[in-house]
Amino acid sequence: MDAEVPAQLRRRGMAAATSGAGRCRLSKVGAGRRPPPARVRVAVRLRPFVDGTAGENDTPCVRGLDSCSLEIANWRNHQETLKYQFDAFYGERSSQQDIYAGSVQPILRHLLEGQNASVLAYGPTGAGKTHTMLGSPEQPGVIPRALMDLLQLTREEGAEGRPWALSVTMSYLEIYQEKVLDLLDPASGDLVIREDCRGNILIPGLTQKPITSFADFERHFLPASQNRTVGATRLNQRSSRSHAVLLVKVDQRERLAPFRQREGKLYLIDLAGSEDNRRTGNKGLRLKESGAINTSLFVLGKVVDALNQGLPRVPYRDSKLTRLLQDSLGGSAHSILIANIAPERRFYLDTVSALNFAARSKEVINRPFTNESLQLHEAKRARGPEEEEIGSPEPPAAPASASQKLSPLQKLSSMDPAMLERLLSLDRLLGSQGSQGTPLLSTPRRERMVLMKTVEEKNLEIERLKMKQKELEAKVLAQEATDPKEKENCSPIMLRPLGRRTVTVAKPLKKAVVMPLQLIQEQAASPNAEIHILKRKGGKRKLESLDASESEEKANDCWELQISPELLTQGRQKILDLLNKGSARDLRSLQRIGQKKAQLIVGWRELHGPFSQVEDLGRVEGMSGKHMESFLKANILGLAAGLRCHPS
Ligand SMILES: Nc1ncnc2c1ncn2[C@@H]1O[C@H](COP(=O)(O)OP(=O)(O)OP(=O)(O)O)[C@@H](O)[C@H]1O
Repeated sequence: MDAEVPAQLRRRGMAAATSGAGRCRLSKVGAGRRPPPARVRVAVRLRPFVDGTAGENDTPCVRGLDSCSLEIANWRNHQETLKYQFDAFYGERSSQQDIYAGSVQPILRHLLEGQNASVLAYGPTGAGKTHTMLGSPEQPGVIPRALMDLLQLTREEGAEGRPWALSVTMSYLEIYQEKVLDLLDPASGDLVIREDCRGNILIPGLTQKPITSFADFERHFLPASQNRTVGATRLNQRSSRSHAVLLVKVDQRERLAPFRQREGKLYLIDLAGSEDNRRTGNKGLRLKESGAINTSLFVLGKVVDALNQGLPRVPYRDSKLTRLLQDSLGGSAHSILIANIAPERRFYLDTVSALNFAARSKEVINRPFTNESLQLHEAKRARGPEEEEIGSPEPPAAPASASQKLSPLQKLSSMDPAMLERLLSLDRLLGSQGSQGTPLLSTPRRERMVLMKTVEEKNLEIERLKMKQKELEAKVLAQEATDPKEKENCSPIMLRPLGRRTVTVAKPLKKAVVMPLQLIQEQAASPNAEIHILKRKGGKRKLESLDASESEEKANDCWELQISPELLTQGRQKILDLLNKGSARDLRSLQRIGQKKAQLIVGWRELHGPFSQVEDLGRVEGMSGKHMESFLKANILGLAAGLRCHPS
C-alpha cells in the first residue's frame, strides 16, 4: 500500500464515498442462522495504462472476454491465448464503484450477522492494489467506501429503540518480515497472534480505536499511514514490502434479555507486491523481505486452494498473515481476493504469475490474436464510427462482454532476450510441474497425483538415459586413456577426500581422463591414496605437491571430470534423494545449506513437487549461480569421496 494517504481524502474522499455509499443496499438479515461454508471468491482487476506508461503503439498483453473471464497472449505460441475464468473480471474501464458494488459491498452485511469477512488485494507492485483498496480523493477505493457504508449501517441498526446496540472499532497493523506491528502504536513492537477457546483469533495488546463517524476513522487512519511512510522512506520501498491490514470490528449487544452478544470482523488488506527474486536480483535485506513476502503469499495461495478444494487440512499456521486470517478465511467467513494486474508488456510475466495464483481454471484457446486484431480494425473501418457505438451495448464502466469487440493484444514476438530468458525459466518451472501450463496449485487433488506420477516417471527415464550416456563416455575415455600414445601425456586422475592435508596436484587437463572403473575400485580400497592430477608447465606435464586448499582451487574448473561417472551419478542421486525426501534438518547436513535455505528448499518442494535433478536447486530462492556451483562441488565431491571409501 502506498503509505501516503492523500490529504484531500478527508473531505473529497468522504463526499465521493458517500455518493457510492449513500445508495447502500445493505441490510441486516438472517441473524442467528447458520450459514453454509463459504469459499474464497476471486476477482481480477485490470488497470488501464497509466500516464506515460503506454508507448505509441502499445496495446495490452491481456484483455477481458466477459464479466468473468479474460485472455492473455501465450508467448509460446502466438496462435494461442490462455483463457482464465474467475468469479468476476473488471476491465480497464471499470470504476471504483463497480469493484466495490460488485465484489465487496455484498459481503459487508454478514458482519452484522456476527460473521467475519475479508478483502485482500493481491498483485505485483504497481498493478493497482493501493488504488483498489484506498484510491484517491477523486476515486475513493474499497476502504473509504466500506467504512462509510458500515458506519452508516451500524448507526441505523443500533439506533435507540432497535433491539441491538452496535459499536465499531478499528485497528491498523502491518506484517513486515513475519512481524506483526501496530501502526496505531508503532512503539509496541512485534505482537503475538493467539487463538481463544472458541477459535477466535486475537492479538493481545493491539490498539483498538472506537469510531462512530468517518471523521473518527480518518483521525486514526491518516497518522497511522504516515507511520508507514516514515518506514518506507528509511527502508526503501518498505510500504510495498509489508502487508497492510485494516481491521474493523462490529460489536453488537442485545438491549433486552437474553442480552446476547455478537462480533463481526472485517479485514481490509493491501498485500505486499508479489515478486520473483531471480528476476529482481534482490540481495541482503531486500532478499530477506522478499523471502518473507513470498513465503506468506505462497502460504496464502495454499490456504485459498485448500479452502476452495475442501481439503481437510488448511495450513493457516504456516505464516503470520494466514494465521491472523484463520477465523476470517473459510468456515463461515466471506472473503474476496482481488488480483490486480497491469496491461503493459513489461509486466507480462508478473501478470501470468498473478493470474496463475488466482486462477481456478485455465484453458488454451486457438485464437490468432494478431490476425483478429487486424480483422477488428478492418471491420471497424468498414462499419464506421456510428455503427461501432451501436455495436457496443455495454456501458463504458462495465466489464468486457463476449459480444464486445476485443482490443488487440500485445505482440510478444519482439520480446527482449532478458524477458525471453525469464519466460523460459517460468516455462521450465511449469514444465517440471508436469502441468502443461496448468497451475498445479489449482489442480484437483487426484489430477495432481497423476501429474506428479507422470513427472516422476519421466524424470526417472531421463536419469536412466543420463547414466547410460555417462557410462558410454566413460568407456570411450577409458579406451583413450589406455592408448599407448595418450599414456605418454596422461596419467590417471585420482580423487581423495577433501580433508587430506598433502596432495599431489597438477593443473586440470583440457581433455578429461577418466580411470577405468576397475582401477578406481582398486584405489578406493586404499583410503590413503593421494590425488594425482597432471599439471602442464613449460609445455611439459609434471607432478607437483600442493596443500589441500590449493589443490581445491586448481581443480576448480573441472572437478566433475575428476570423479568417475559412476561415483558422480551416485553422489548426485544421494543429494537428489536428500533434496526430495529430507526434512529441513536433514537438508542442513548438506554443505552450504543453512537453516533458511533448508526451509526454502522444503517450501519449494511443497509448491513444485520433487526436484528432477540436482540443478533444479538453482530455482530455489537465494541459490545464485555461484552458490549452486560451490554447493554442487562441495557436496558431490564430499559424497563421492564418502562413497568411494564406503561403497554401498
Ligand atoms: N484502475 C486504475 N485506474 C487509474 N489509475 C490506476 C488504476 N490502478 C492503478 N492506477 C495507478 O497506477 C499507479 C500504481 O498503482 P498502485 O500504487 O495502486 O499500485 P500497487 O499495486 O499498490 O503498488 P505497490 O505494491 O508498489 O504499492 C498509481 O499511480 C495509481 O494511481
